[in-house]
Amino acid sequence: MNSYDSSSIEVLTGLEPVRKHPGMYTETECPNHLAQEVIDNSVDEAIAGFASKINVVLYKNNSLSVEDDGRGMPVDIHPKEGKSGVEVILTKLHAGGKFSNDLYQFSGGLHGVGISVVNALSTLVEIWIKRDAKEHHITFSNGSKKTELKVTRKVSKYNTGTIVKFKPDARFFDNIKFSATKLHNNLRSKAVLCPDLEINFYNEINEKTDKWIYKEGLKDYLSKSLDGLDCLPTDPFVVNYKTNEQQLNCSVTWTQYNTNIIAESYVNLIPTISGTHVNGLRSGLTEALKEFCEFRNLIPKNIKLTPDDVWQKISYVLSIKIMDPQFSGQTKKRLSSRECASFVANIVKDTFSIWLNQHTSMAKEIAQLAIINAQIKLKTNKKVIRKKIFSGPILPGKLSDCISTDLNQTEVFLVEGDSAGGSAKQARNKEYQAILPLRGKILNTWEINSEQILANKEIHDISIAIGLEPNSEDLSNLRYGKICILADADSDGAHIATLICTLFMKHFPKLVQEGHIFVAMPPLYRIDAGKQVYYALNNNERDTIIRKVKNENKRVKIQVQRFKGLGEMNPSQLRETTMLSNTRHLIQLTSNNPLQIFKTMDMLLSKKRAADRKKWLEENGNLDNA
Ligand SMILES: Nc1ncnc2c1ncn2[C@@H]1O[C@H](COP(=O)(O)OP(=O)(O)OP(=O)(O)O)[C@@H](O)[C@H]1O
Repeated sequence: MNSYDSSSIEVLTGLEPVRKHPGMYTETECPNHLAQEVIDNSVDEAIAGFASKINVVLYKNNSLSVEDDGRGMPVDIHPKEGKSGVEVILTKLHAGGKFSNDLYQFSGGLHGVGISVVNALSTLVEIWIKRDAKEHHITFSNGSKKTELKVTRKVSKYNTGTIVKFKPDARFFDNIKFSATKLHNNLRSKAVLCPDLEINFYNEINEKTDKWIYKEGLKDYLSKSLDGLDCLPTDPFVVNYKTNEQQLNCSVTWTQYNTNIIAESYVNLIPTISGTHVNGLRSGLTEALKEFCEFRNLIPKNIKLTPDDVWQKISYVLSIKIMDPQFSGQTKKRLSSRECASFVANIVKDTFSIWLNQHTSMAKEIAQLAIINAQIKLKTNKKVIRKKIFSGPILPGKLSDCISTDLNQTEVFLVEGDSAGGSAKQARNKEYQAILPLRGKILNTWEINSEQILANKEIHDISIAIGLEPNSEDLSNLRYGKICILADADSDGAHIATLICTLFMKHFPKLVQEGHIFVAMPPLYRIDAGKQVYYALNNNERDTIIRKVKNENKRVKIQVQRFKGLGEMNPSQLRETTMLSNTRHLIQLTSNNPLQIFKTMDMLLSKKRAADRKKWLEENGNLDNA
């Protein structure tokens, strides 16, 4: 046995700890958080009043560069370390200029870790610094210095700034590609939150350029983002508060949907989705609204307004700037500074109270919205006690369950129609594939509260079969790893698939976020060419196959069969084309750009938007080439 003494205690130095446990310092799904670290440094220069422009380029080879016109990283020799400032910054953890508030008053950076993490997890980092009338250049590779700092050219004394270009190392990330959508949204939000800062983003992959300068800030942003949706108030309620020590900017409105379509919050421009600042906003709004209602006797006797009732349909953007924010962890997803809750709550309560009393008719509508939420909650609470639907595993009668319970394997197919359900039952692999046939079009649940959808039998069955209640955050009772929607390949089938997707997007969003929902793509055509059989998903694919076959052999006899529905395929065809994992087409439902998805779905499904739908169909009707 190895002896266990002091010599077995390892001390990790330099950037080793980051390379050993990257997950402690960054998000390892994709390198976007690294991009954020570099961008945040440039933004910190802008908040401090030294930079006015940031240029970001995403290159085809998956490197990223961030350029600012700030002061430039220090290049002189560090008095204690005996190396240039930039080298210390890049190679030492906890080296930074933001520990005191002298150089940067409000800054997103505070740990002195960010760019060292980028360096530790990149195969190459190149830095250009313009400072003191010279441009300097230094490079690093896998966390170590590769080339010395040297002066490359002379520049004007006023031309200052930093360019950081890095290529993340694939070994540390599940997916090495940057998400351009996330990057885009992140950059846009920085521009929103820092009025007058110009941000340019060039994506070399799709050759698209974006440029943002917001003069008006948050209010503008929220109403533009919600453009086309019914909001209350139409012009968002806005708070702008500023002292030398802290700033609060926030913009709030309510929509008729029971999800927070826009829920963005920032601390010193860092996206910090939860924590004491958000809690403060929640309680400030609730207290003001409650007071308003009590004063006017608006609340029915048996009802008590809770923050949840006020929060349910809200959309907001909240930005605070404070000195010394305390975050939990380097990814800064949660703010833990305690004094922030009361700071935000007090300011929001006071301003919202004044607003409510100045806009009484809109204020009463907002109050009504919250009261209805409270009433629905009361009703469903009663119903749950009576029915206790999830007390036992009484699965729906028409579900043909599978044997395995291993979520890595199991799949349930929600199949349109009993006859297709019958074929699917014969075609499936009983071990891990379950079938739940659905009758016809399920209810359009877009504008229905999650608490009420279980009254519909088909939806109740789906909910029981998958083992989850609507809006569950906790997926531990999920019964299948993949939930596959299987409808005919025609437009009617597409309608049914859309309705089922709506159900999951709206009422089981966690399942979509975690990638459990799939749409199966059954073929529309079978093409027999001599003894060969091909399947085509649509007209285009059919034509390509026919062309190819004819090119190879002119005399071959070609027969094309159009499937009218899934029920028309025999079980072996259905198995081969739609259910067998190595030959089928499954499309995963994702929620990368939730606001855009939400708006499109609203246009497609909202009762009030028939006119928008007609216009869309006129413009895009030929997308359905089946
Ligand atoms: N673009 C830049 N312009 C000027 N100085 C910079 C720039 N980028 C980084 N720095 C300097 O390098 C220091 C270290 O940056 P680093 O990203 O490692 O940590 P941080 O921003 O201080 O804190 P955090 O770890 O929370 O991001 C900063 O504090 C700042 O002094």
